[in-house]
Amino acid sequence: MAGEKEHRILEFVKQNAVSGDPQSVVDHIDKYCSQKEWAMNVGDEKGLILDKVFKETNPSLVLELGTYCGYSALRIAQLLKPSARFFTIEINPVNAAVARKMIEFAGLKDKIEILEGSTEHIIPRLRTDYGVVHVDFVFMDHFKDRYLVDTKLLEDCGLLKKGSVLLADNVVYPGAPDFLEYVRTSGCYDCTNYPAHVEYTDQPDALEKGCI
Ligand SMILES: O=c1[nH]cnc2c(O)cc(-c3ccc(F)cc3)c(-c3ccc(F)cc3)c12
Ligand SMILES: [Mg+2]
Repeated sequence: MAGEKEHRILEFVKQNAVSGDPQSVVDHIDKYCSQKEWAMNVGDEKGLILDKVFKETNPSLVLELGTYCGYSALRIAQLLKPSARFFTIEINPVNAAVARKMIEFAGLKDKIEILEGSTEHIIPRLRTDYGVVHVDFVFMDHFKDRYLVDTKLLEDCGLLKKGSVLLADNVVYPGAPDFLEYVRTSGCYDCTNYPAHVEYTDQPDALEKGCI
């Protein structure tokens, strides 16, 4: 049944992590998913790269595509400046429900707005429904075949501006070749590749940063 593993991750966190301590929640998700059941959190190795790139950007408006259980949302929310706004989009209602409970347990529910639905439906409504003018930092970690189309959707909606940063997970494995080709050759992005591994494995992977 979809969502069983995600509920087991949440239960392990609730039984073992410190309520109100986001790092404890992040650490316990990593512990469970590296020792008990693999799951597609960005993980500790790539998470440190996410933290580094995020801190260099210091964004006011943050968008995540693909919440899953809330792991990367917690890493990001810990680094948000007080005035920043953070939206994360999740298409799977079971994942969104687990993420809400995970984030509430960590004590960060006031920092993170989970938008349940498709990026295709929500991105064009960010300005009208949520008052978003520009996005400073986008973490892409959803369906790999949506990376390019959602990048172009963000561009077409006028949500990206000079200084906006895209950071994409899994550009090596499972891979997002059309997205990589576009950001590296369009002339609009200054790209950096961060080699790493698929979370909790020794399978090569990477993050790609594209700065406008
Ligand atoms: O889908 C993903 N979204 C966001 N991040 C992901 C990630 O970090 C890793 C993987 C992943 C899964 C299995 C594997 F052997 C290697 C990598 C996936 C993924 C890919 C295809 C799938 F069919 C289901 C999961 C995702
Ligand atoms: Mg990923």
